[in-house]
Formats: sequence, C-alpha cells, structure tokens
Amino acid sequence: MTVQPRAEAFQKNAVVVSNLRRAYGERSVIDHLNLVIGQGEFVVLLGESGCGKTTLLRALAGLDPVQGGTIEVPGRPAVVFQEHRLLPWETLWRNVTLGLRAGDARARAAAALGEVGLGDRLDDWPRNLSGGQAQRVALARALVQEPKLLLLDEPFAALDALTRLRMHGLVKDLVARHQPGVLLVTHDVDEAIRLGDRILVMRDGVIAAEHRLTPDQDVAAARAELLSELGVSVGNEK
Ligand SMILES: Nc1ncnc2c1ncn2[C@@H]1O[C@H](COP(=O)(O)OP(=O)(O)OP(=O)(O)O)[C@@H](O)[C@H]1O
Repeated sequence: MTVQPRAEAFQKNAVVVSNLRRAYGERSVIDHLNLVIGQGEFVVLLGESGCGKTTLLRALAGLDPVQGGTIEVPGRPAVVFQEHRLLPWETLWRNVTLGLRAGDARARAAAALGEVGLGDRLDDWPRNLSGGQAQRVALARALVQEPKLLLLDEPFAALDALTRLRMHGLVKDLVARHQPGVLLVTHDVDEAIRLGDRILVMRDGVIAAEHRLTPDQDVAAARAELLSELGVSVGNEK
C-alpha cells in the first residue's frame, strides 16, 4: 500500500510525494517523482500530451497502483474530472452527498450547491443542467467532503470560453475559502497563469520545471517561457 491517508491532519502539507514510480508494463511513465503541495496552495501541472499528468493525478487519488515511492495525504483526496460523472438517476443534492455519511446530508448539499450558485436546484436532475452547471455540481460534490487535497483533471476543458472564465473565478474563490491544496492538470497556459500559485512542467516522468508566480508577474514573459518549455515557439508574440 503506497497511498497513506493519515488520520491526523498535516499542519502544512496537502500531499507529500516521494520517489514515485508508475509504469504500464515495461514502460515507465513516472520515474522517481517528488512533489509537495501545501494547504491552500494552488498548483497547476502542465506537460506535453502523453507525458503522464493524468497518470500522476490518478496515483495521487489512489485510483491506480504505483510501483514504488510513497504518497502521503491527510485523508481522502477529492477529484473533479473533465466529465462531470454525475449519476443521471439521482437528484443533484443526492449526487453531491453520495458516499457522505452524515445525518444532515441534505443541509450540507444545500450549502455546497449554494456555494456554486445552484442552491435552488437541489431536487433537479443532471439532465437539466448545462455543461458549466454540471461541472459546478461536480465541484460542490468534491468540496462537500472538505478534502485537504483537491485534484482537478482538466475540469474546464469542455466548457465554452466565457463559462471557463467564470469557472476560474468560482474555483479560485472556493479554494480561498476551503483552503485545500490543489493540483490542476490543464493544457491551457493562460489558465495556469490565471489560477496557479505555482506552475509545474512535467517531462520525462518527473517535474522538470517549476515557476512561482508573483502579483507583479510579467505575464507575457511567463507565458512565452512556459510555452517554450512545452516545446512551442512563440517568436516575438507579446
Ligand atoms: N491504462 C493504460 N495502459 C497503458 N498505457 C497507458 C494507460 N494509461 C496511460 N497510458 C500511457 O501512459 C502515458 C501517459 O498517459 P497520461 O494519460 O497520463 O498522459 P497525459 O499527460 O495526461 O496526456 P494528455 O495531456 O494527452 O491527457 C501515455 O503514453 C499513455 O499512452
């Protein structure tokens, strides 16, 4: 067992990954990777397609076995995927509290759905939601568990540009309020710059580069640097 949920909460860290290894058969995808995410820290993971971002996220979520190393997390991580994964035969409030053992489940669902602007839709059905609304319910379902670690695997990728921008604001607010450590996987460099306290670039099975963004960051320069690390030449683009 390499994923080790700890009963006592970490004081500072949402996850500590040491020397993680993950292979599919003979093919190594994660090769002695180290990573620490602090409580309340928003970390974004970029990397070329196929470099192993989702593999890492799934390992952190405890969804897949790993071949070596350790993952220490203070409790069960919550995950939001690109697809909302709501159960069509359950109402929204029941979807939000699935697996939650609490006597006041409906009240908790009401609070969580309220936080994502859907407090008046408790008894509605997933089929009646837009893509953005469904992702908001998926976020409520993740946050109702009060996770110390929130894993986001391209949760905005299927949304239109305007909805995506609104979701960025919402997620940022929710993370500031609930203070989980966050690992967001995305292909979108602008999204990474907008949301990340720290941006990681994954390559050859490890974290190959790391950027801490400051409030007075030169955004164009950061963007060009990140794109270049991802193998994209931007020439003189501002
Ligand atoms: N179940 C699997 N069986 C075998 N190989 C797999 C499996 N899942 C992923 N891989 C391989 O592992 C590598 C990493 O895949 P992964 O999905 O983690 O990449 P990614 O960085 O998330 O890619 P993308 O950005 O395109 O989503 C790829 O080469 C992929 O083909």
